[in-house]
Amino acid sequence: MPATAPTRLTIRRPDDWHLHLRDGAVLQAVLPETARDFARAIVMPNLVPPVVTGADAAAYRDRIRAALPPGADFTPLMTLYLTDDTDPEDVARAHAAGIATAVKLYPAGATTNSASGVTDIEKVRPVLDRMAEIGMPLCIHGEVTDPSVDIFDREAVFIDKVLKPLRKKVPDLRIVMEHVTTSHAVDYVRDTPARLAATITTHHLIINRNAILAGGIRPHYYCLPVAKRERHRVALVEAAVSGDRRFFLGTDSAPHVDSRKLMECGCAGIFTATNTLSCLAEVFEAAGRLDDLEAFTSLNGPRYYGLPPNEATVTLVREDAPVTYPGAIETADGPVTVFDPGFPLHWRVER
Ligand SMILES: NC(=O)N[C@@H](CC(=O)O)C(=O)O
Ligand SMILES: [Zn+2]
Ligand SMILES: [Zn+2]
Repeated sequence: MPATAPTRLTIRRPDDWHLHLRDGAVLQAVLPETARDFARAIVMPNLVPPVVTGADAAAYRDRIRAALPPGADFTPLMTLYLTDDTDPEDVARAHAAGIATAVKLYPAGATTNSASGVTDIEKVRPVLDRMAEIGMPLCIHGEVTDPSVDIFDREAVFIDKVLKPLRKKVPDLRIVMEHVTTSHAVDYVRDTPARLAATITTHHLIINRNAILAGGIRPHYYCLPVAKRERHRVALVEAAVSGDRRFFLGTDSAPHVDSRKLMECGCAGIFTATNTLSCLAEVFEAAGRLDDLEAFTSLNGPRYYGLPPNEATVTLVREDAPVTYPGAIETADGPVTVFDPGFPLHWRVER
């Protein structure tokens, strides 16, 4: 480190634009990990059964509020799980009432708890048209589910086969491509003039596919979309640090208890809520772009969602001794392993 390198960084309090909080015992245990560092989060609806209606979202929001630690400054922004049977008027009512911020599209079978997802875009066309009318964003898990498509190609194929046609059919629809993992997605978002944005996770800025497979199989690095080649990771870092308003943080922190990860057919999902800000500061510092961290974590997301940025701030402090954090969060259902970036973290969030 050169002597002039910054050792303190104060930014507006971040938001997480893609988060899994689950329910019950896991919600209780993981919520404080996010509420500590984030003011708001777009909460994913893929519970079992999923959060489909406005009434489901209001009830889930109330369970999240009830699980918050006393004095926490955290607002859950709810999403509705789009199904073939979703009622456009229910969606519009939930949006107008401030209960639902966005709708989530999971292609049926694409990822964890997506069995009730959309089987054919045409079936949900009336919902999408209504959303375009009222300016409600659609968050998309952008992978095709066709078993004949290689898992490493599923995002790129989704862009060509589903997203491009969808944007032609409903050009006014605001779309967030969630957890982008490829240079194809980055280029597609960059080349699109309006209404399209993308979230990028913490872990996809840090790991490539070698982390999952080289030297032994590492289930804690398995998530969907699966991490890709190094050149894709580099493209994601370039997008994140660029300051481009269309890219913002969605951690996709996705807790699964270890017993569900370390099994013959382990779940997809990486839990990063605990150390995300330290990880991100490290990534932005390594890119020589610490000054652009705030845009990625705290400015670009609210701008896209039409919300004011947070007034409160957080300060990150760089220390010589590595920051310590728990290796796992204990829940009543068992431990949830915390993401290991594979290098020591030196940026601590000042409390
Ligand atoms: N990202 C994941 O690997 N898993 C998420 C689902 C998702 O976001 O696709 C989960 O709910 O566990
Ligand atoms: Zn997803
Ligand atoms: Zn997710």
